[in-house]
Amino acid sequence: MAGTEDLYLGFDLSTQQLKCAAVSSDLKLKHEAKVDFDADFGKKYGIEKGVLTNPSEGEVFAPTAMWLEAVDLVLQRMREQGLDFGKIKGLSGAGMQHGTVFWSKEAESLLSNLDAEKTLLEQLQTEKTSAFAHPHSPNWQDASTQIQCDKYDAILGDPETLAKVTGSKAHHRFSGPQIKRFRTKYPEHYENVSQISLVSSFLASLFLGKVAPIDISDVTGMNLWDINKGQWHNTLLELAAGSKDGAADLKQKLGHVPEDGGENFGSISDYFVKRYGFPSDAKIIAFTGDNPATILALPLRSSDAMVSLGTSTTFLMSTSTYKPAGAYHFMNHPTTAGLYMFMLCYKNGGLAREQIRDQFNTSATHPANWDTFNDTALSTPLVSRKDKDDTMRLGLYFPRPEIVPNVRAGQWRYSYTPGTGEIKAIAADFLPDDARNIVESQMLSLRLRSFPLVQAETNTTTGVQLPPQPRRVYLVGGGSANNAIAKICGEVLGSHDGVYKLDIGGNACALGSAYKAIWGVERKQGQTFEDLIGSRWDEKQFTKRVADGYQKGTFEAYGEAVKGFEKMEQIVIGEVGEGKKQASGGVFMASDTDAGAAARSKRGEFI
Ligand SMILES: Nc1ncnc2c1ncn2[C@@H]1O[C@H](COP(=O)(O)OP(=O)(O)O)[C@@H](O)[C@H]1O
Ligand SMILES: O=C(CO)[C@@H](O)[C@H](O)COP(=O)(O)O
Repeated sequence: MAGTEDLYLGFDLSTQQLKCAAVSSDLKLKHEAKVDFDADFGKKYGIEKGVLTNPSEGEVFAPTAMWLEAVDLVLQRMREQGLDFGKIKGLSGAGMQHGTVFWSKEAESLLSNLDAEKTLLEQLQTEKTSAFAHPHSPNWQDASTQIQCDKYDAILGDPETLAKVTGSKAHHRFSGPQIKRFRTKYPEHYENVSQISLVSSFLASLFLGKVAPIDISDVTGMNLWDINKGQWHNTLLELAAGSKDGAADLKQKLGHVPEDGGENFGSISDYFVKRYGFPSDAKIIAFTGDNPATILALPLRSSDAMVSLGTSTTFLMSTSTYKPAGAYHFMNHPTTAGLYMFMLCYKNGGLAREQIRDQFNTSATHPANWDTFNDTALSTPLVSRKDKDDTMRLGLYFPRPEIVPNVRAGQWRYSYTPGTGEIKAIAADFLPDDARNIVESQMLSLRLRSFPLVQAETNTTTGVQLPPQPRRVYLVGGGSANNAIAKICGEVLGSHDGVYKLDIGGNACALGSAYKAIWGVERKQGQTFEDLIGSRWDEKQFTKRVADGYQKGTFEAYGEAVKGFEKMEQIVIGEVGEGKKQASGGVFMASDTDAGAAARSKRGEFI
């Protein structure tokens, strides 16, 4: 291990915040700070929940200038926390996935000549000059590219083939469809693009002082990379670029992707040395996507699952099995060749839960209080069934168009009778039961879709054979602070060893990034991430058991609910799914009688 004084920085540029964590070589968290986009810059940039929206076209995007300001501000806050920048040996980071940043022809020269007396914003985006060919980065919540997605799904024959080749079928937020739309909507801006970064490589570029390569894991969230061959896919590039010549040009703009997730891109830019006191040889290790970085926050076993309760809800596993399909994603593992990250991603995670929470909070003084939501969720019986002969109350809660399943915004409630399989639409009005039902709905969807990846296990203490489920579920992200959600998660998903959270679960992604930096700088020839981090990992100290997992009877009852849930989804998909009316994604269903939601929709707050 390197000197105990050595420190590593990890960043997490996600939807609503930029977070930073400083970690020692022995994996201990020393300092952390964050910039909250709404609280710090909401008025200046007009953003809400970190983004801007154009509901008429289903667009969601974020101003890149705001992220520049956030970088200087988070470093200033780390200094206020007592961080001695002189001890930093290396940095890595993560960006929300799929979003692109379009650099202008001036970018390289501006990035490499930064004056430490001025801020990044004062130099990279001014009235006179800009490092960006376009001021916004399309956000992963965008739903404007159905037409482009249809072309992507068709180009290799069918969506399944696209999934086999790239790890995913076409998705609205993926960079290929996004670049295709951007090129035709803003031809003049596209003309001025010199290079294209993902959010992760954009952040790395600032620290490096030149445009950094795209990362080997994050590149598999673009619908442009042949995951089996490990190279850009010419036909998919051509579809985005519009012609063969355009494809060659686009390939150049996207650049070379190094195979090694621990690649050292070089030393930190002089700007940060002079302005903050970083050592001039502090190393920049490849930055990756926020979900890939999250699975690096612990030595995850193939039988474990992580559930990230951020703005999005994601379900993550590390696996050597490559089984792509339309509903989920396979991505290259961020550090280890031959492994993949399995991911389910939901747009309607944290914000959808907040929308239900807000129905309980009439007091203007405590708008963000979860107490009533939690108490109600825990006192409501499973799927609102007081008696075993009652029907189950199931719902879908989508303030924004959803990814899985691909349906437009809306809310639906159904009653399901397990014995007969009968399913009936019921009033979609808000009831206090929704506190429990929304969490159940999100977890039932995870259970339904993660089934192919989980194994039947034998309980090591009792020797009893258990139905397929994860060994452990680790909760991370902002929502991991909520023990009521953790409890329901364990009841629905199981996990025979229980539900855990990381000691700093809300900051797991930045932590995983910092661990990646440690591995990139300190690894011996051929030493894997799992080996290095595993040898320093202290499971007891770094994790905490927060809820029971598998409970006989409860898990089986939710097994019945999964069947009803699947039927409900099929009905809703038949009515409004697979892109139907996605372009006008801001419209709530007529059956959405929730007055608050309808009012928000009118104000264009959700699309
Ligand atoms: N106590 C809590 N209970 C439930 N959800 C919470 C709680 N605290 C924070 N959250 C949720 O966490 C979300 C932010 O999570 P975070 O992982 O920081 O977001 P991101 O990385 O997407 O910017 C918020 O939208 C909020 O709904
Ligand atoms: O689109 C995805 C993953 O495919 C999202 O998970 C984004 O990566 C944003 O994550 P958070 O801001 O919720 O962490």
